[in-house]
Amino acid sequence: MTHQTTVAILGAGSMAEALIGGIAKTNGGKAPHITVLNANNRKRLNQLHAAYGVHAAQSYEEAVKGKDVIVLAIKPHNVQEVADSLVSLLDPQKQLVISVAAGIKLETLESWLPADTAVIRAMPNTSARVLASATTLSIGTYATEWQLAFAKTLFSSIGTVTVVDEQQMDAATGIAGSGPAYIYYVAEAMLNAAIAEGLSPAEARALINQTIGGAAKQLSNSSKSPKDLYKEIMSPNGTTEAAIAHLDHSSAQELFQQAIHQAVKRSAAIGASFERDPIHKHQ
Ligand SMILES: NC(=O)C1=CN([C@@H]2O[C@H](COP(=O)(O)OP(=O)(O)OC[C@H]3O[C@@H](n4cnc5c(N)ncnc54)[C@H](OP(=O)(O)O)[C@@H]3O)[C@@H](O)[C@H]2O)C=CC1
Ligand SMILES: O=C(O)[C@@H]1CCC=N1
Repeated sequence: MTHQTTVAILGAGSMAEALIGGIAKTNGGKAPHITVLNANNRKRLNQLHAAYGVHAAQSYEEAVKGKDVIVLAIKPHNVQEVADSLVSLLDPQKQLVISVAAGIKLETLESWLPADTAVIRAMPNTSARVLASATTLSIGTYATEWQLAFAKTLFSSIGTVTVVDEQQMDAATGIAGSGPAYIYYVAEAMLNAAIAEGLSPAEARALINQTIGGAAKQLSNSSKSPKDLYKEIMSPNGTTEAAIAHLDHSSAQELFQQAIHQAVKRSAAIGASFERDPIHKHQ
């Protein structure tokens, strides 16, 4: 019998559920090999148990003991306190820690965890829930190629995986970690516009879903640039030209690029604010 890799997820919020939901989908809807723990919200753990068959732990010890992989799916400002709680529980010879926390660097994570702990940094997105995450991974000092291969397999079950140098993680976070939000933001603008122009919310939602899904498919299937693709829709003096002219006049593209730059900068700033403190390094 082959050993089913056991996974503890610390944190039970949006990202944890996206991961659990995606992994469960690849396993007949249930993920009994996943144990989940949060801080206070027991009701939330019970919901996840009911929905996906995950085991809801009562303590860090119960959550992480004997697990092959521990995923930190908590906010960046909670990572150090959780790492502190794990120090006496982790076995660096056997266990891999994967952090999905935005910004927090591998070196910082390694300094908070027991010496020689294998750490991998991951940046998935909430499209994991529909097996369509665009995840980036960076490998820490002590993680083995085998552990990286395992992380690739884990995140491949919920979408695509790209291994990047850690220096590229802030950019990947601004583009792909936050990325779905930009599309939902545009969808919201389209929805509000559609309703203002007289469509019913249900009609509008259906049209917008199909339009965004179709455009995403075209982007994936075509070798044409995004510009070529929108130019194809623009008849001279037509409707699309009228809309794009208005967007260009308002520098909407520049605004979008600046917005993404803000996300990338924020990821770097989060990382810098938790920069490794040598006094706290565990030996
Ligand atoms: N949301 C996203 O799209 C993405 C998020 N990320 C990263 O994932 C991480 C989680 O984000 P997200 O899921 O959105 O956050 P949420 O706020 O939705 O969830 C945070 C979770 O952490 C739990 N928690 C807080 N403190 C502790 C603790 N000491 N021990 C155990 N659990 C704790 C909370 O429990 P309780 O409710 O009981 O307080 C809650 O379940 C962040 O670091 C973020 O940067 C990465 C990629 C995309
Ligand atoms: O907004 C955030 O901080 C998280 C990280 C990437 C996506 N959401």
